[in-house]
Amino acid sequence: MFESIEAQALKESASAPLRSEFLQREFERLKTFSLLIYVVSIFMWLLFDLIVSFMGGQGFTWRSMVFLGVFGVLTLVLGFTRKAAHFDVLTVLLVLGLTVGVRMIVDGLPPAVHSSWLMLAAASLLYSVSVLPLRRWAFFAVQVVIWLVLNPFLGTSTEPGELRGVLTACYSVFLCALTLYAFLKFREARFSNYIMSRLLLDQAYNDPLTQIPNRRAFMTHAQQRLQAIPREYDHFLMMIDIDNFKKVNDTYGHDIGDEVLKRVAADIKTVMAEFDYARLGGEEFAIYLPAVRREDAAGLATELCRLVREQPAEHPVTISIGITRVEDGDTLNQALIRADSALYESKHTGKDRYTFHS
Ligand SMILES: Nc1nc2c(ncn2[C@@H]2O[C@H](COP(=O)(O)OP(=O)(O)OP(=O)(O)O)[C@@H](O)[C@H]2O)c(=O)[nH]1
Repeated sequence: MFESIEAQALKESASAPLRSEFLQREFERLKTFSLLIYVVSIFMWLLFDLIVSFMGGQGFTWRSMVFLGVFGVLTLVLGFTRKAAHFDVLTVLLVLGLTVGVRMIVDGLPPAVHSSWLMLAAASLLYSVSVLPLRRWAFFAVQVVIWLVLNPFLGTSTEPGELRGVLTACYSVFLCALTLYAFLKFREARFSNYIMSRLLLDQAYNDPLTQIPNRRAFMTHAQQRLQAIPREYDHFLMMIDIDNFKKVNDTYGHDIGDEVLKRVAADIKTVMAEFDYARLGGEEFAIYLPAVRREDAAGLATELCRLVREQPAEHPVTISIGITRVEDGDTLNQALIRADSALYESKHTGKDRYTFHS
């Protein structure tokens, strides 16, 4: 049961924009790790070059310095890279540089060992790159570059028909398939986790009926705003309640009541777009207004009452609003209690109005 719900949720949510968002988040999360992979790969390349240069008697030439310079620049660029798409290009370039570098070093070794070292380099690079947060095209491009430049049959004494050649070919295919499969599988698993945690957060912090934030989201956000001290401007808290809502339910039924709730939530969203708003429960809503003047709060309340009242709807309603200034040292609950008592005042002086707590 759970598995089929999960599969359905994944199917419905796995859109292209969400995939790009996931890749961007993955890149941001794994950027330091990616830098580490870059540095370790370059270090391994340098170690190989130094061993072959000094123990192998080839000498450490200016070419090695050029390669090191290019790798250093690419690593530095990664440090400043913010977009996942740029990281893909950077990685393909680094792999191209590393493979060409390896090929040049290997060419200086005795021909009998060429293909073994090329295979070893290809395996190390493929494993390292398969753990990076790359897009599919970039990983495929890396595979192509590696098998083109480090091809163990190209420019070596290994023949495809010989025993060594057959073994090399089998291992190449195995390596290619294994890294490709691991890359795609892990990527898919991480994507599923991402979607599931997003859905979970969405349900925990959003009201399913009105699709606006719920009480939990409001308490979290408003608490953060309330704690921002010193305050440059005043903060206000509004509580909103639909007038005679029980009558709407009793007369037209709960479905119409739900439609009214959605409509009022949409009006709140329109007028209060730049503030933290939420459905607290039932037909009650709250809004936290940081850095506004008293007249701004009054203007917004007037505008919201008007919009709800004049909404061309089959079942028109009005709302009442209670407003309080958030004092220094207030807890959120204290401010909510004062806004609620101002709301009570609005209800008892005729409804369809706002009242400031005095
Ligand atoms: N349709 C619907 N009704 C709800 C929901 N949550 C709470 N209610 C109803 O909201 C109504 C709240 O009514 P009351 O609190 O008595 O207030 P009222 O009729 O709005 O009267 P005043 O507040 O004095 O204007 C009750 O009938 C609840 O059943 C919901 O999610 N959907």
